[in-house]
Amino acid sequence: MDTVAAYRPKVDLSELDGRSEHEHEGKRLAPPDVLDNGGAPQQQPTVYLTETFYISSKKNTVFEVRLTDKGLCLKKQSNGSTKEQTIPLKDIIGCRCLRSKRRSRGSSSCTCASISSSGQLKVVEENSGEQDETDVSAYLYIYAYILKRNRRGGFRERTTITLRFRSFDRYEDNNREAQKWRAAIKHLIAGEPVQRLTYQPKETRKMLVILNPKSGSGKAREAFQQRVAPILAEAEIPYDLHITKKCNWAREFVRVRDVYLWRGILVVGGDGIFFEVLNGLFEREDWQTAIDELPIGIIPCGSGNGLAKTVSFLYEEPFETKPVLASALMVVKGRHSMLDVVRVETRSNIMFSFLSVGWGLISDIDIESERLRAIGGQRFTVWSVHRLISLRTYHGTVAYLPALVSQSNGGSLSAPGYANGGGGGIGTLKHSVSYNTTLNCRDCRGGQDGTGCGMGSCDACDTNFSDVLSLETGTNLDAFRPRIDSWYSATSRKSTYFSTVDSVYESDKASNDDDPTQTGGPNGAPFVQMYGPPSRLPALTAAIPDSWQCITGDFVMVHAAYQTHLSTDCYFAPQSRLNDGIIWLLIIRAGVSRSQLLSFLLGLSSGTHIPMQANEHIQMVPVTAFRIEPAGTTGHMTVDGENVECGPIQGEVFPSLAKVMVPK
Ligand SMILES: Nc1ncnc2c1ncn2[C@@H]1O[C@H](COP(=O)(O)OP(=O)(O)OP(=O)(O)O)[C@@H](O)[C@H]1O
Repeated sequence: MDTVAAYRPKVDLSELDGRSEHEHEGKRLAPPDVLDNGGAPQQQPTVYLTETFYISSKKNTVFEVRLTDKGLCLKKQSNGSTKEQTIPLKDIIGCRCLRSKRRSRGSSSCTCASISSSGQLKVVEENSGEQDETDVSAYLYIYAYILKRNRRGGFRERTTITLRFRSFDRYEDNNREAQKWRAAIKHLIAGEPVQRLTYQPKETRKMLVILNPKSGSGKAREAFQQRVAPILAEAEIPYDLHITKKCNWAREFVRVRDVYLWRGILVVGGDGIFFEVLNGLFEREDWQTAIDELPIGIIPCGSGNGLAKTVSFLYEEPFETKPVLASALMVVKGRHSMLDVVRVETRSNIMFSFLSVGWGLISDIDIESERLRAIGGQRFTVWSVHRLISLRTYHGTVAYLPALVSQSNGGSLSAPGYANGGGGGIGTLKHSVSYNTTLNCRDCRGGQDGTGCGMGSCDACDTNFSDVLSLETGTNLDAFRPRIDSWYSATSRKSTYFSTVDSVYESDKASNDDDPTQTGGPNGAPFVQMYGPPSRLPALTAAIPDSWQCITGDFVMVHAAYQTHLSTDCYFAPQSRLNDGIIWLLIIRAGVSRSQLLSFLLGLSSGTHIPMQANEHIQMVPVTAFRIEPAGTTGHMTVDGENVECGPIQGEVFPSLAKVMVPK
């Protein structure tokens, strides 16, 4: 028989109760505000909650679990030895409380399961199914992606920590304890003060997800469904998913919709679809409000993925092995960075660019290798070799306004400030198809169709307990059977996730009302005006100002970049930062030898492409504005990797104009 009273937590949780005693491992602790005020010696972490948990299968093992401002500290005491590990707050993305449900035959509500004290299979889920009145425990699931460093940079491992609260003999009391922990964890990972007993998110709007099914090798839908949706669910970020139907669909969508219904825009695809969304926002009369209120995130499913790689590189997030996971974890943090945007003008167009403007070699490779799209990112390498053999040069004029780079901060500069235009109202479309991602139980992503849970003992799931760390309060006599010896060795699960993609996609296809391109200008043609900040440069047709540097001659390429990476493998502008106000202008003039070009191309992946010695043929210049005037119309010009007309083009940087989602 459980002697619950004997196993009541030995630690008073009164910092959240409003009571005064604070105890940890038999010692009195100062309340958090005293610790905050520097009263604690040696920078002790602030302890918000602490509790003792037992492992049913190991009689002599006890865990002291502490929630501090550093993270979740697990101190394992077993047979006289002590082992301690802290899961950093920055690695925790969410948590939720669940209650045990009895599993009935033929039930479609299978979610995640554990073995109870009586040895029966019990299913833990949030919303559906018959409640198991015999189990009064409350379960807290904590989802963490722990950073493991290795020689190649590192990777993140998924870990679920399950805390089972069972000190009290009523579920409501146990749940109250679990909810305290949940609230405290949620506040801490949101960077908010831990004050309340319950957690209400400040942001209740959904995320707008725009997915390009044609990006890269065409696997964006699967990537989102299998690797992004589960993470959004763990972080409890609801979303509306919209699948693009054709080129420019995303651009028009964000131009005409009431985008303020959403907390931000998450683009699933390549840099091209990010470009569409950014430019769609600048086509709104209220562009300034929209660009200010809506951070844009990217899940890299394209073939280049320059922006996603840049963000992960600058924030030192492991990217190479699992780029989709890395970026998904970045967007759930709810943080953003300001992003420089370059206003680009051609003879017939104005656009806003976040990545690069190119003319010549690299643009030729980018566009001409499109025919090899099926082989993914390899297409760039293959075509580089081809173009090196058949080298072309182009005649024209390149002019630029040099930037004043400050040495003290590694590259920021004093850039001109620009006045921004006004806001205003916008029209909305009538029809929207959207799905909420609310899950019955995050651990069973197949919960809706009964296909699996991922909690190891679920029949429908092929994962095992090595994925989780499960701890419980109260007695340690029961047969709750986690494999505790594999503490933090969690790996990605193979659970089948429920899909909203098909239904949304089908609904979109079925409804013309949902196609923003169906509305617009006369005769069905969309009438589009580009807003955004006005240019401060002379007109494209006007003479180049005397204060600019000007070169006329033959060029192999000219490429202006404002991200570190133009693609995953192209570390183009190592000194660049997201919001430094600098355009890095690379100029390669005719006369460069093939061996110099070869070492330039080979050095692109490591950022060693710019010769150490001054070179008359290859130079990289920090600028705030540039103009390229090709003499002819042959060759390719690109803006953010997309082909534009080959002709005069100029760009100017607007520092910190937009917002991009980042991990911290
Ligand atoms: N449903 C669609 N069908 C066809 N093309 C589309 C569709 N949706 C978007 N597009 C276009 O596909 C182009 C490429 O998309 P995206 O940038 O996502 O992938 P990518 O080109 O493979 O990646 P990257 O730009 O990183 O190289 C975009 O310019 C966009 O206009």
